[in-house]
Amino acid sequence: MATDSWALAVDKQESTTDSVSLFRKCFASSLDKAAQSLLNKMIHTSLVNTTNQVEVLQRDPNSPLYSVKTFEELRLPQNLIAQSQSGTGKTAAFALAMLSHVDPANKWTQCLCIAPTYELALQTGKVIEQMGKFYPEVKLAYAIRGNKLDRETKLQEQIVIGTPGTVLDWCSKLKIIDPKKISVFVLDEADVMIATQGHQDQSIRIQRMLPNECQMLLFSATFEDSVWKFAERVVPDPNIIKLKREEETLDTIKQYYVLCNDKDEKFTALCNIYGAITIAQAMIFCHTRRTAGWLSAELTKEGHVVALLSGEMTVEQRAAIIERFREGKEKVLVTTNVCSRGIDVEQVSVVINFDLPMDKDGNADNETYLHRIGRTGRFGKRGLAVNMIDSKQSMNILNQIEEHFNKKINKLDSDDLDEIEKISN
Ligand SMILES: Nc1ncnc2c1ncn2[C@@H]1O[C@H](COP(=O)(O)OP(=O)(O)OP(=O)(O)O)[C@@H](O)[C@H]1O
Repeated sequence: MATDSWALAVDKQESTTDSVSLFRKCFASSLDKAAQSLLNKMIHTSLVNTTNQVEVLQRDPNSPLYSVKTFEELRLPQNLIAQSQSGTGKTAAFALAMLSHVDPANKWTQCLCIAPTYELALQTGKVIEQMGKFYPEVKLAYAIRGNKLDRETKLQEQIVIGTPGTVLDWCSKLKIIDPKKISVFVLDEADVMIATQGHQDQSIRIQRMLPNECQMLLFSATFEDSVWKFAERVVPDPNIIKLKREEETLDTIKQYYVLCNDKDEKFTALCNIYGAITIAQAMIFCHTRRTAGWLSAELTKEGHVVALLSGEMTVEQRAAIIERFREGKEKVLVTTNVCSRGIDVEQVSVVINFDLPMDKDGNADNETYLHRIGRTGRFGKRGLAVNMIDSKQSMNILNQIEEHFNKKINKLDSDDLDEIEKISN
């Protein structure tokens, strides 16, 4: 629509249907400017205030977003790349977007959502089911390993959540989903879905099968710069919600480090922390399966009820372990990076980086760090993150992380039980 006709349409609409403008018009004649301004402020106090400043950027400076007056004019069915801190409710945002989009009368898949792991796909599916329970005509299917369907079965579920490999199979090899009928495509943990070292191949192959007008929604708490640029290239004309670097970390998560000499000292420090504070549930991240195995055995010897989760387990085993942890059957989860993203367990009050996250070149993996510590401090809760430093290299990584997020991480004396107790208050 040309700008003129769009503006005209807005004016026309304002004069007829917009209740706020109607309200203003009724009073304008009898109020002076100061009173009108006060009135405007009062009208706007009902909007939710956010403490986080988000930059809403747009590709097209003529976009109606600059001066829209109604939700319709926002043209919400537009592509979106959105960043928001861990635990702030991205899942609910895209679950609602899908639920409000589908036409339940149409018995075919209309919304497709892909997540990087089996566990996350399950968790997200549960959220969609929960939010959709008052909309029972809308059905959901899980495109995950183990969910076997016959070739050419035509799926009737309007929403499909899955992992990229199975979704790709269902769309191409098995032809269970007709990709040409998809009108909303969601990528959860979008950065890892489109990064070269992530699931890029499969995600792009799925995207290529979708119709051009299909809406794309990308969500994550982190987007490395290069991935962000790539996202802007593959998503046509996106609306962008981007956090400033210093806003990426949540202030509700307190971050510390402890200095140790070796693995055994790290273990002692960990036990001291456990002895000094009440920990509802904790997640402990290790670099290798071997360390994770060793640590869980040592913690068990100390009397802790520990779950161990690492990459060599079958996906079903992993999902079962997370479910038990979510139910509180085990209080400590020792894991590798397989569990760093998205897993939402409200009771996790402490995250320990027994080993700091690093990339294959030995540099800080800032994105993984943020996702790991984000397993605590969910939706406004307080959380504690403790980093174990036992070498020059791990100190270096910590410094890189501090620099990257422009956030100081304070030292904690793990022998000083009083001090540890204080930080948990
Ligand atoms: N409006 C809301 N009111 C209360 N709780 C909410 C609301 N929205 C989401 N939550 C809860 O907040 C928690 C975190 O939400 P969610 O898992 O969607 O976060 P996220 O932004 O996807 O995090 P991550 O980046 O770690 O994946 C969930 O337990 C969810 O139920």
